[in-house]
Parts: sequence; structure tokens; C-alpha cells
Amino acid sequence: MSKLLVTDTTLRDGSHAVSHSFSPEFVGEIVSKLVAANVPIIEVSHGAGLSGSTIQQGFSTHDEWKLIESAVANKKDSKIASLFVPGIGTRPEIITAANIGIDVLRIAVHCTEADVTQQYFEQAKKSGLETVGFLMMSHTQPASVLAEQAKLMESYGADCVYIVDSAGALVPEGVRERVAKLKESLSINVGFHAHNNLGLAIGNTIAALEAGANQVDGTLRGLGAGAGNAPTEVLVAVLNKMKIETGINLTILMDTAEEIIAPVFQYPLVIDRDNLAAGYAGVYNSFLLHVREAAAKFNINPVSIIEELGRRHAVAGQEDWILDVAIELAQKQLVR
Ligand SMILES: C[C@H](O)CC(=O)C(=O)O
Ligand SMILES: [Mn+2]
Repeated sequence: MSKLLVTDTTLRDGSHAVSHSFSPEFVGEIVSKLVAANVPIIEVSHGAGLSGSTIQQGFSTHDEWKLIESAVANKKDSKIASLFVPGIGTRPEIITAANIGIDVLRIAVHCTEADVTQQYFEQAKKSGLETVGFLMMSHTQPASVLAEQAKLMESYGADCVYIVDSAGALVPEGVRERVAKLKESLSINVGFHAHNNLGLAIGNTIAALEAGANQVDGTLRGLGAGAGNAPTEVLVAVLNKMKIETGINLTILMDTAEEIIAPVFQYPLVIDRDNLAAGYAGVYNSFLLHVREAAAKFNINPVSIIEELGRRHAVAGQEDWILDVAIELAQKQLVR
């Protein structure tokens, strides 16, 4: 097996968990540490991707382009990736990010919407970028549907397609069958991105590797939306034990997670009631901060909002449903 490619997305998925408050200085410091640890790909952007700083997705405290410039300035031999969500980002932002010097664009859509990504893959290729397709909320579709979507992305120019467990809802068997189907269907790399709502982020990532995944994600200390991601340092420790070569320096990861990332946590990253409810109901992790705000505003149990969003199969971009559901539930309480 060629060397496994690990992408650290602390500075992108982790952005959700710190209310998009990373500074250019902090980004430069973390990128330097990840580069020193030999992490091959480092993702940096707003949690919702290029141009994600909006009222619906949460405003960034700093100019996103300055964050990306700082990452590029410190990247040395590592590659800088940015996420891109069609409908949030537009083609000019791809050009701007390429001109700043990113190397990889990760194009993320709900896992049945690959058909809207063609123009963005084409633009990314035109701009000289490597490309990754990110099939979000992959638990909602069977392997056969995901494979069809992934083949569309491959035809548009994707160099890799990821199974993305956005709600942390998959169990290892579900990961294995999805990754194996993509491996069977594609001639490009296959990746996996975990969330830890059921305590399975590491286990699921190993299941993805056993099914043939070539690229996997992690975040330092698991800093990420909702229940967080597979902690990169833990993942590398487990891979070392399994004699799977990554070329990554575990000590630098452990020290950076402990000494620099842990102090920036705004709340403990635990599988609390809301995070477990989201994984169990299959609800998108980046909804959770907004769910908690709405629950507090209307004095209702956040789990009742999460369970209703799960029943309605809410997907990325439907953050406005959170408030609608909260208002409906509050009104029901009033009429009891
Ligand atoms: C835009 C999302 O945060 C992408 C992601 O990390 C996920 O779906 O998980
Ligand atoms: Mn994620």
C-alpha cells in the first residue's frame, strides 16, 4: 500500500468548534507544527469552506484570506487544502485561493448532489489545484448511490472522493461497505472523514483503511464540529501500532495537541447528550452550536430539536430549519 495520506483539518473542521475565531498568527503556529510533524495535507478555511463567514454559517473573527495566506506562508513541503461548498463559495473564490497558493480544493456537497460540482472541479483544475470530492452525510445513502455520485465527481476531475460521516452516525460495517464500494468503482483515491458522536471516529477510520481507503482525516485533540473528529495524534499512534506507515512525527502532534490546541477549547469535547443524540438521529454536527442557541432561546430541550431535524432529514444548508423547529416545539409547549 502506498503511504497513507493523512489530512489534518484542525484549522477547518476545528473552526466550527471555536466559533470561527482562529487568527492568522494561530494558524501560522499550528501549520508550522503540523509541517514539522510531516503532516502531508493541512486544511485551512472557515468551517463551511471558502466564503463561509455568513450569518447562517457563523461569522469569522478574522479575514479568511489572511488565515489562508498565513497557512501558505508556513507550509514548506506540506500541502494546504481549503474546503469549498457550492452555494456558499463561488468560482472567483477558487481562483483567489489558488492565487494565494493553496494546493488542494476539497469540494463538499450533500452526498446526492454531486451533479452540481462539475463547474467547480473544472475551475479548480483550471487553477492548477488537486481536487477532492467530499460526500457529506454519507450515512444517509447506501454504498451503491454513493458510488454513482463518486463516479460523477471522478468524471469531473476529482483526484480523490471521500466518504464523509458528517453526523458521526456510521458504525464500522457501514464505513467498510461504503469505502469498499467506492474502491471497487473508482480509479482514484478514496478517503474517509469521521466524527465521534458514537465514540467510533478512530474505529471507523481503521475500518475505512481496512476497506482500502488511501486518505483519512483527523484533527488535533479531535477539535471539530459537534463531538469532534478522529484525533490526529491518536490516529497516528494507532497506525504506528498497526505498522501502517504515515511518516508523521507522533511526539510533535501530541505536544501540539496538549500545549496549544487544548487551551483554545471553548467547551469540553465530550459525547454529551446532544452530541450522542445527533449521532443517533443522523444530524449534521455543525448544526449543534446553533441547536444549543435556539434551545436556550426558547427554553426547550435541544434533543427534541435534534430528533425532529433527524426525522426531517435536514442537510447542510438547512440551518434555518433549526429555528423553525425550535419555534414549533416552543409553541406546542405553550398550548399543552
Ligand atoms: C461543511 C462541513 O463541516 C464539512 C464536514 O466536515 C462534514 O460534513 O463533516
Ligand atoms: Mn466534519
